Amino acid sequence: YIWPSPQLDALESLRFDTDRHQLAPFVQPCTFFIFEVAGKSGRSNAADWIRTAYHDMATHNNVDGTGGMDASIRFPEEQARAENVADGFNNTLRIVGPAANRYVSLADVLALAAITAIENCGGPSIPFRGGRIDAAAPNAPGVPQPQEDLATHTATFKRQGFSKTEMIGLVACGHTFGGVAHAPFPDIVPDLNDTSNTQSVAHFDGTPVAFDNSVASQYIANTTRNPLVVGTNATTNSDARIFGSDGGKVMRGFASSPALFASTCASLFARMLDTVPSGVVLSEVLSPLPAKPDALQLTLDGDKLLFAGEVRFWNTPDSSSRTVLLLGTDHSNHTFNATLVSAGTASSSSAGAGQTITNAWYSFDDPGVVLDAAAGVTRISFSVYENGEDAKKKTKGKVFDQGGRGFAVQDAVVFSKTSCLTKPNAQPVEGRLDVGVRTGAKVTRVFLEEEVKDSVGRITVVETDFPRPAPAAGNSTSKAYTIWSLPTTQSSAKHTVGAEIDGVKVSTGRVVVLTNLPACA
Ligand code: HEM
Repeated sequence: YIWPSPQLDALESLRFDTDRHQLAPFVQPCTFFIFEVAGKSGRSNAADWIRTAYHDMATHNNVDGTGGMDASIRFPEEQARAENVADGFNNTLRIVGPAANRYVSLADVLALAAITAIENCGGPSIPFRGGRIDAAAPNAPGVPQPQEDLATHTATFKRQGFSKTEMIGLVACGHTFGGVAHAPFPDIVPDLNDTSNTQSVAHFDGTPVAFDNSVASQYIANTTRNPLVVGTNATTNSDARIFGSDGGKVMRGFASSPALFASTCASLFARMLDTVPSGVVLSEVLSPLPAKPDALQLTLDGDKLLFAGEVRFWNTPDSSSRTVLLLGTDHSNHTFNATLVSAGTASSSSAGAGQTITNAWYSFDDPGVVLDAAAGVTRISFSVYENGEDAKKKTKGKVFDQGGRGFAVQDAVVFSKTSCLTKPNAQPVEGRLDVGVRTGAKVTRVFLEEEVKDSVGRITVVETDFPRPAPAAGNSTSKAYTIWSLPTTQSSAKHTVGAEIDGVKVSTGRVVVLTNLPACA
């Protein structure tokens, strides 16, 4: 896709900048279980997240198009059902829920959490599409339970869109993680009285926090201790019925080939996560952008514009002999450039199979590139010079410009440094937000944005309009920009500034923290 695209940019970040965002740290190490000491409870965040994604999807009905990955698992009504017994769903939502925002639905977060867990814990890289929509109400029940018979399970998976062979695969792929706990399933697992497994979890295979084919190889070798295969109560041995339903053919294939297991699971997991209610249109499969601007900020400072931000170069190790130039174009088609500073590297586990990718970050944020406000900036690109290439001669550098388009920068509506606190000592503080609106730009509205949850927990944006300044008010600090001001008070909500430019709504994306502003003169 072409940058900028606020939704795809946000999804791409959560998908690929795994070290910089909220999900991966909770599955590093894979034994991590936030509610107890890692490695002692028998449980893991990773297993909870994968089971949560399946149970959210498992309500899907491919005949009437209802259910699927839509975060309906967040409704207490769904969690109260016998088919959703145990606290894993609530645990998952508590950890990963805060990663949702106006661009990334909770359903997308649940899908990404499962992917992050699988990829980080030895699993294959899984194709990810974004754009899931959070349900407005609970779905019809439909998650399989261990006491149901094979015909019921086959019909349930068919309703979810999976054949009998795919059912065997998907259950094996899911049950390479975690196990069955005593508290929710006392009839399947006894109290194990084990201080290194305080929740008495009988694991599906010998490697419960790693993606591998041992769920299949131990089953085929008859050494499995999977409680849904060799449990003392035959009625609840659903994995035994499912794995044996084709005479063991699929499981034999998995047992003899870790690669087949990994590739089959990658495509089944992707299909599971892409199972959405009819009418929901998912994006293309996201790939990492080779160069991606991030957190761009323009600040009006009198007749100057301070331009700050960062850029990420995908799959690029650190190097002290690299020069990175920002190349910019202004409104008169003049160009400018600035040398960027290395902001270090970060790794991404999205390569799968326990591998990580190193990304190099470069910043231009202190004080930022100083531009003449009237000239402004319309687009940027980047030029990278490795070992000995001469940036000054502008030769040989590798250019990142999205196939000649450049990266478009919006300078029609920018934060103004004149923003200040009118009552710094009040509780809560009161301030005045000033925004510069570029002369000649077709700006019809400027508004403060606040992300709030609606009555069923979906994130929406509430907009508060800045009053349009009177033309003769004389409140313009420069010819290039006119100041629009909004008195506001600090609230706990995250505020950003948005505008309608040329009939299109855009957000500056910049988070305004009132308490960081200086007192008004
Ligand atoms: C007939 C189908 C299935 C049945 C009857 C079934 C049953 C169960 C049961 C009883 C548990 C124990 C839960 C607990 O103790 O909290 C469990 C755990 C789990 N299931 Fe399934 N399952 C099925 C299919 C799947 C599928 C398709 C996936 C994912 C693709 C999956 C992923 C998991 C995971 C990751 C756990 C471990 C949870 C943990 O340790 O916290 N299951 N399953």
